[in-house]
Amino acid sequence: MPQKIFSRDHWPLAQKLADIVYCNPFEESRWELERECLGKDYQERERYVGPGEAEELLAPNLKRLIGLALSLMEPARARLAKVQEVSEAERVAYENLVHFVVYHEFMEKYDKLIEYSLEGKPQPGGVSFFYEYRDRQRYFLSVHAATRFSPEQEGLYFALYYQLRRAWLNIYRYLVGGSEAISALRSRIWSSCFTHDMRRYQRSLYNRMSDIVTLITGPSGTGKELVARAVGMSRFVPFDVQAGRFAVDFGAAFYPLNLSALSPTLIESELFGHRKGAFTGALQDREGYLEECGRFGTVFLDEIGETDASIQVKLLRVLQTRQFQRLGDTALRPFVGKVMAATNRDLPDEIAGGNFREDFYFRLCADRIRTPSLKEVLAGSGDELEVLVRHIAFKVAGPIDGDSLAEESVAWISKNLGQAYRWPGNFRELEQCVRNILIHGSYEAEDLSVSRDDAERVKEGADNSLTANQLLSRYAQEVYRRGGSYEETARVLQVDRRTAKRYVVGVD
Ligand SMILES: Nc1ncnc2c1ncn2[C@@H]1O[C@H](COP(=O)(O)OP(=O)(O)OP(=O)(O)O)[C@@H](O)[C@H]1O
Repeated sequence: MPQKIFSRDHWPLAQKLADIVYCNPFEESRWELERECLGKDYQERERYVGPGEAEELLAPNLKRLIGLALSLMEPARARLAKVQEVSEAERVAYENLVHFVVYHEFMEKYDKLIEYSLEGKPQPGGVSFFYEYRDRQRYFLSVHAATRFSPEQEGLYFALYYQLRRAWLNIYRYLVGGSEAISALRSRIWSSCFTHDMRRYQRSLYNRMSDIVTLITGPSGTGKELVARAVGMSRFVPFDVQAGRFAVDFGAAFYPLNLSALSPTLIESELFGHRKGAFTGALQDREGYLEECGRFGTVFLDEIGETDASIQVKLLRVLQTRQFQRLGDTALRPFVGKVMAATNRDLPDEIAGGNFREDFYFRLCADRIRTPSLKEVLAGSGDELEVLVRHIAFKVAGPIDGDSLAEESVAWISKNLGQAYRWPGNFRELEQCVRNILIHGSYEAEDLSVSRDDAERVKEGADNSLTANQLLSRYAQEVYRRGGSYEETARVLQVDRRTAKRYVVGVD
């Protein structure tokens, strides 16, 4: 018969605190739980926007939560040492409190390790704080056979904590903004790393995520590559307890390839590798990304919508069979890593137009992330423009003049572009806008004049007999007349070149 280790007073709080471990930290439910645990001691936090600020804003509540957890754990530990049998519910809650506390106690050490990796330095002398971590965890867990971890479990949780910390930092490091749209994007990235069910993830899924392809879609300049990096660099990497180090350096396990910039042969050579003499210039055998990336690496296929049919077929085969051949070689080699892909094209549209294989598309889209346009990001939040401009201004002008450039830029944008501006180039355009303001004191937003004039022109010619497609076509023709090319039209309309041409030439 199990005996209680938490007192009746402590038990409800212990359960709530333990549940925090499984929350997506970018979801409101996490803050609700914190609020419930801390009651009147909860400090309402500001919306946070970037890595440094996030830590500062979270610290006061986090400190209190850790204190609270420890105040429940110590008496529970003392009881645990005395009881014969403990209930499963209490065992799990106790174990989760241990995770919560130990993870946060070692956070700074993980941060150092992450910093090293991002700077391309090796893990300093192996990862020596593993032993400190293990002793601390054993202090809580080894008092009873039911809670004691095996050496494998000790290594596993050490690696899971590391992954959690990387994911948290990577998501903040790369994505700036406090709007709902950006918060939702962060939450979605977190799910891509851990799924929506952390319990399942830590039980078994951490080892099975390679097979899931992540497809990132969204307009140009909205941070698709940033998202890919955040997911790719936050993958589970096991810790080798014997060797005292992680299996790979996460910072070196991300392999980006822009498919629109390379010829099909080069793409194949980069991805699949080649044998000496496979083509002119193949002077020796070479491993491709699919081989090099290994089990914990990620190959990122940017601009997947631009790939020609032959590459689509080959990639489909790799995803289906998890095997590939080097160029000029017949030996089949296994692919064991993860694939991510991104495009600003509307792939269902491309499929309808015969430019993209449907079977390939369905192999790509098990996990989809859509990056919001800048217009969407700004629409939901009053001060988001300032937040983003400040980030850019500090990057461009540095700490001494960041503030003044941010102020000047926000004032100029508000006065000259206003809220109606579409920002067709999205975040990338905003970056250029701030740079222009730094250099010239102004920014020429070509899109604005084009769209106003064109809208007038389209209206003039339109009568009630036009279909929506004909109206769209007229608009596209006006944009084409001004821009002078299908590329420019495609940019302004935010569609791909082929679609732009279809509208200009006339649909239906
Ligand atoms: N939320 C964001 N926070 C910080 N920087 C951002 C954000 N979104 C975009 N950026 C910046 O905008 C620029 C473009 O981002 P990125 O190259 O990732 O866009 P993309 O969607 O991949 O574009 P494309 O489709 O043209 O390849 C980069 O300088 C990136 O740092």
